[in-house]
Amino acid sequence: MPWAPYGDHWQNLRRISAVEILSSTRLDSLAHIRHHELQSMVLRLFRDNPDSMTVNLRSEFSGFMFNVMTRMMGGKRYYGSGDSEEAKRFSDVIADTEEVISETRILDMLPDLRWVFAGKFEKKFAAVQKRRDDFMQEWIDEFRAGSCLGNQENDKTLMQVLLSLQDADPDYYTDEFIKSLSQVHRHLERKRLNISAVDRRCALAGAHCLPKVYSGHHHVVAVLQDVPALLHGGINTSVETMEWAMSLLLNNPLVLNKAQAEIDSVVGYDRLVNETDLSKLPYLQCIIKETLRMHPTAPLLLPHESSKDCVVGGYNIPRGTMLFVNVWAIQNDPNIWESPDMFVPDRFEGKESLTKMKDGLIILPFGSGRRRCPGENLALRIVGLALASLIQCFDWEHDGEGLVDMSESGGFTAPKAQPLVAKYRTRSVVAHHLSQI
Ligand code: HEM
Repeated sequence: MPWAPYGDHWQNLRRISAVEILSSTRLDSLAHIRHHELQSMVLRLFRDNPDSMTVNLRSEFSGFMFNVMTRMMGGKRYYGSGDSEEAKRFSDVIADTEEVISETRILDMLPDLRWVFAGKFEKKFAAVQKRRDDFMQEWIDEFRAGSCLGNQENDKTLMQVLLSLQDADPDYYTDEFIKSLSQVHRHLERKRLNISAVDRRCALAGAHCLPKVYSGHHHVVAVLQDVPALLHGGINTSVETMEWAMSLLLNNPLVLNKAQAEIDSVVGYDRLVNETDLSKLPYLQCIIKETLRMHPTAPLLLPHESSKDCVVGGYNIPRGTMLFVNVWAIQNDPNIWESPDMFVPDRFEGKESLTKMKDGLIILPFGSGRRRCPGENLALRIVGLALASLIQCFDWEHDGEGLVDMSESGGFTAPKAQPLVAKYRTRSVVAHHLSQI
């Protein structure tokens, strides 16, 4: 089969990631990885903690999330398994890629600067891309040599699934195709935004929504558009959400106590919470929704492009215009939300999923439509499991005077400016169970 055009290629990658790695069936079959990683984090905190300790939760969440993703994708566990050279190379490549992504987005926001910096930036981008490429090729070669973990049929990592597809159709599922699933792509096609959906959101939100849809004309030359693929899409967004949620809980101990009481009554003290418990923890779900409302980790989503001329809230938008949807402003709009700057998980009580919100409330931290985040299901499982486990096993408080500093740092995503450092103490009611694991 000839190489597909880029648009089809990306659609196909998206379909494969949706079906093969992010579908509910696949996520269920890989639940043991998430459970194992979570248990490792909890036990590490427990064993390090004879009485009361402080912990940098950002680095705990990052290590946990990296291991979950690299194990699900490639059967690799880098964090907590000694400081291997491979782990260091991996984390350097990821960090450099993050930097390049941020720079691309700054250039997207300030298009005139592209003409000044495009050449220099392109070189840097190509160098990082090459390092990522080499790294992924090593993964593929290792799998071919059969030296990676996880060979059960029902326990297949994404890499194994892709290599099986390659066996069946080697001309289409080339190594390049496989590597691109976990790569950052450079391409000249903007995401096609379903304008009628934006129109509908604007209509729902009323005229005040308009300044929340920004536009900037699309310059084809020198536009470096990246798409965060699985590793990038998944790790930082989830880590930032966990960190915001724990910070909000430390600043709101009554909410934290209520969540702990819910977990105690559903799970008890003789086992650790697991993913199947999450649907029975509605208050925890409200906490996650309220966190994503106040701190969506992609506050402007990803850049989209109008596929035809259209009118959004009375503004003429020509075909090919880059559009940003300011989700943060929509989700924190005082015309829609009562006291939007207050952390009130109870406002979501009785409201089901994020997609089924009614009453004129608009919340879309995972985007909307065809290009909605394909990792939402995984993210909600991971964030829910991590928060529930930490709340079940430990008592938490802020390490320092007053409230946790909630300032955001700059950039395209909106992480906390300062990593969250918290004090914790193992709960006596679960200590016995933890000591038996
Ligand atoms: C709390 C965690 C997460 C949040 C808040 C989040 C949010 C988002 C948002 C807002 C978008 C852009 C949607 C748009 O522009 O319409 C997106 C895209 C994406 N996300 Fe997530 N995400 C999260 C976790 C994950 C996870 C765990 C994965 C995968 C393992 C993932 C994979 C992706 C991918 C591949 C895209 C690009 C989709 C496309 O371009 O078609 N995300 N995410």
